[in-house]
Amino acid sequence: MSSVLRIENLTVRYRVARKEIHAVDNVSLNIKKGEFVGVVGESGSGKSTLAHAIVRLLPANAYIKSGQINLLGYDLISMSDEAIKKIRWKEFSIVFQKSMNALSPVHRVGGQVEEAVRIHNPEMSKKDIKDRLEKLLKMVNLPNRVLRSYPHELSGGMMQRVMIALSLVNFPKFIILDEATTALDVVTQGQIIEEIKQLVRQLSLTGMVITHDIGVVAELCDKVAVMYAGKLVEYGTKDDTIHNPYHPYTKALISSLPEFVEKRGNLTVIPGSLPDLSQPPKGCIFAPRCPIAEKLCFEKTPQLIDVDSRQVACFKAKEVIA
Ligand SMILES: Nc1ncnc2c1ncn2[C@@H]1O[C@H](COP(=O)(O)OP(=O)(O)OP(=O)(O)O)[C@@H](O)[C@H]1O
Repeated sequence: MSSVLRIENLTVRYRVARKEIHAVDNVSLNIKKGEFVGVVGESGSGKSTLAHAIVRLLPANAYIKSGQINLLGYDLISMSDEAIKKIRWKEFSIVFQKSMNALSPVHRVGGQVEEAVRIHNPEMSKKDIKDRLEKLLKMVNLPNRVLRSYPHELSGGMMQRVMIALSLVNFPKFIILDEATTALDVVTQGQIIEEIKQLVRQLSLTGMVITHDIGVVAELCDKVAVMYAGKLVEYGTKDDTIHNPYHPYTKALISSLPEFVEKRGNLTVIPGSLPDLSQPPKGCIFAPRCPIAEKLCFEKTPQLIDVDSRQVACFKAKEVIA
């Protein structure tokens, strides 16, 4: 399978006062055509920073220190802002948790989304834009009348569906869903995930799903990338990673989730907290919280290496397996 997204040794930092936050540190990740990859990890692990770096929407105090991002053959790091603007929403899209905040409350939804489509497709007629929007709205189970509504007249689920439809209006090949269903109730979330699954199939999408919710990964993704404190610590198929984790952090993360612990009695919390990312510790970043860390782990940084059919950054991965 050909590669759609190839990230190599990506390092992203934020400048805050006199400090530098090591938000994404030396991350390499390869997503092949047709794959949907879930990026998981506790709050502050760098998931959103990674997503924003890919689509080149990092805030002003962030900078890409090093690395490569190749998406669909585009070298995203060296491209100018102007060049990126031409392909964002056409070749790739992103849907945020509160994408709907992007819409003005005083104008009808239809006019605003039509305008967004027209910017990228000046050659398209009004009728063609309307037809395309209506087709996509149907795919996310929305009636055409939402186009005549004002944003406040729509529920959170309806607005998120509008934004998903809008993100797909130019038929991009790659999509990032950044906590796109997080703020919704469980029923609506389940419906939207089902709709996204259909869209992925019908539009042959490749993508990345940033989420706190392993349940979303279980429903939507083929592979899982586990991040901890800016590092990618494990990357493998969904079944391998969720049901048979090799990295002690993945193991701890899964054991802290009620939906994946059969007997509630085994539910555990991960002791300690994320390190200070302005001064990351030497050695393995997880070592201070790791139940099986030994001297080497506090001295040397483990690289992401192939172990069986997945990648793991841990000197003791084999012991976790045993
Ligand atoms: N604009 C910013 N300025 C400074 N530091 C930031 C900024 N955005 C994020 N960070 C820091 O970068 C690190 C990674 O944050 P990021 O939001 O990427 O993690 P995350 O895994 O997406 O977390 P969450 O799940 O809570 O969204 C954290 O230490 C965070 O505090």
